[in-house]
Amino acid sequence: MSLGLVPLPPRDLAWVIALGIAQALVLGGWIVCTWQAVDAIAGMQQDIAAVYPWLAGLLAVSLCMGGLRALEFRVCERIGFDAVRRLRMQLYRHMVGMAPRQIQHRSRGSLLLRLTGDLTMYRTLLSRGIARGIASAIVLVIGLAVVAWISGPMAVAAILVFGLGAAASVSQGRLLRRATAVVRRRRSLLTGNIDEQVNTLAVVQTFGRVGGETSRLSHQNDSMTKALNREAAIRGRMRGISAATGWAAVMVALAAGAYEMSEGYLTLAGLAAAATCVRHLASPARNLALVHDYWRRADISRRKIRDFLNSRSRPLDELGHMPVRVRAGMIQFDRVSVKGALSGVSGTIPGRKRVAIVGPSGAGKSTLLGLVARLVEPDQGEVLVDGIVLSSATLHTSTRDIGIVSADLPLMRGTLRRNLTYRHRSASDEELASVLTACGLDGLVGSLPQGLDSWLTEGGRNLSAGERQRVALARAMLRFPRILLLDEPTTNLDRESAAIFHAAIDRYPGTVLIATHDPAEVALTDMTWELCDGRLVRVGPSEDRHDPGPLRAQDMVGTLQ
Ligand SMILES: Nc1ncnc2c1ncn2[C@@H]1O[C@H](COP(=O)(O)OP(=O)(O)OP(=O)(O)O)[C@@H](O)[C@H]1O
Repeated sequence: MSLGLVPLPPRDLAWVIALGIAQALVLGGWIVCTWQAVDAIAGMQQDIAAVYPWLAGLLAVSLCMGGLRALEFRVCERIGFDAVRRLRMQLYRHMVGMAPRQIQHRSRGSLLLRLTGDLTMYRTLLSRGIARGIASAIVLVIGLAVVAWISGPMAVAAILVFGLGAAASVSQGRLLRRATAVVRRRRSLLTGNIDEQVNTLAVVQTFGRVGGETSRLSHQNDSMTKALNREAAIRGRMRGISAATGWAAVMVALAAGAYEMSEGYLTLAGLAAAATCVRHLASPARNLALVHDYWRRADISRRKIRDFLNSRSRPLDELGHMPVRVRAGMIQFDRVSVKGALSGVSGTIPGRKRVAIVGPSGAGKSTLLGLVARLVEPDQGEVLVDGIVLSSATLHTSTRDIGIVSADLPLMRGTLRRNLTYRHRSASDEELASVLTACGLDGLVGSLPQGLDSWLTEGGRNLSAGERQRVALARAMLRFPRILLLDEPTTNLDRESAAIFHAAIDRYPGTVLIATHDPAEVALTDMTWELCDGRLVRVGPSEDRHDPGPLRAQDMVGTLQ
């Protein structure tokens, strides 16, 4: 059975059905005990002791019903948790396959909502709506059949009232859907704003916008509360309708039963048994009415989750896609276009060459590097590495031999070692030491009290900009990938650190692409590609190229695998 986004395992479905049947059986026991107890009370002059066993039976049935309700709650909640656990991983796998630039187009608030609030909403629908609804429907159908067996008119009266209650509840559905949509929008705005404030607190403070931002957040907060209250009012109304329905059903059934009694078709015991049964059915009837409430509230969440899962994403290891092992490191661009950034770029970068990518701001330099690292997917054309079309390569392997440094790739929360070895978890201390030296990081690591085990906060914000940049360079250069992509790598470096880094690049044994505005970096390269307005306008030898001399083993510890 499908629950809209994930299938309900047959075992769980069997559990829910069994719980529904068990509750219906216990309800049957209640009817029998009530019937007999009332009969015994009616004839009490003869023997009062005859009442007690039935009262004891009612007590036992009540305890069983309590136990079954507790079990039902636990099982239904577990079903929701399990389904959402699977769905969360599905969403996550989809997200990690998306091109980072594609993610940047989405608001952070709505993205976070998808993985948190939307899933909670969907879980509630599964647990309290669908799973509990199935059990309740079974109890309701069997219970009403028993009432009909005792007294047809009482069953018809109860069905009528329950039906009217359900219709009234459904009539609120459209309002609830609209109110829920408003709550979602407001929540997404608020979450996105808070997330942005956390990340840009320095901007807010230094630009003197604390007051303005506070009043913006306060306004969003108030709007959110207003929307929540509006939604709560409608949900309250729906709950009121279902509570009133439960009581009204008993009253109307009693009236029908009383009429039947007056006609001599029903005994007092039968009336009492059927009336208390109808009373018991109020709870499953209410649960069924709430399915609609949960369904409506989760409607948008389900649609948004489905849309997200249907959006473009690259499977991490798709069958039929080939792995890429970079050898010479030759890169070809075949009529590559990226909307708003590049237009029909074609050209070949031979393996083991250093190429400067130059051009004015916004010319498409970072996008070109992003294509090779698969941070961006081409809208048209293909990028090939050593003859393999990247879009038909598994994502996992196509980036293994490609190192990149870019402002779009921040450091992560964790130790310095974790950051440096993020790609190569098994890197040895020697490999680490060689890359630290190449990036001028020996001094920094030596000065930190815990060395490589020092803790970095999100984005490495507890380091200076230059230190961060050097750690990012070392992270990209660990084990010297055959293709190294550098997007303005020395922007934040002092002259000395830049010189150390330039020396490492000068003798780098793989293909290097440097997007740069710095003539000193252009001078390190063999060729220059010049971009302008997303077009490749010039390819030629780099000016002022100097000869770095032969590569000595001690210059570069660690070899290409
Ligand atoms: N994350 C993004 N999402 C959408 N479009 C983007 C994104 N980043 C860049 N662009 C678009 O692509 C165009 C090229 O940007 P790109 O960053 O590649 O230029 P660049 O040459 O590296 O510029 P700079 O020298 O300023 O870094 C920009 O004009 C911009 O409109």
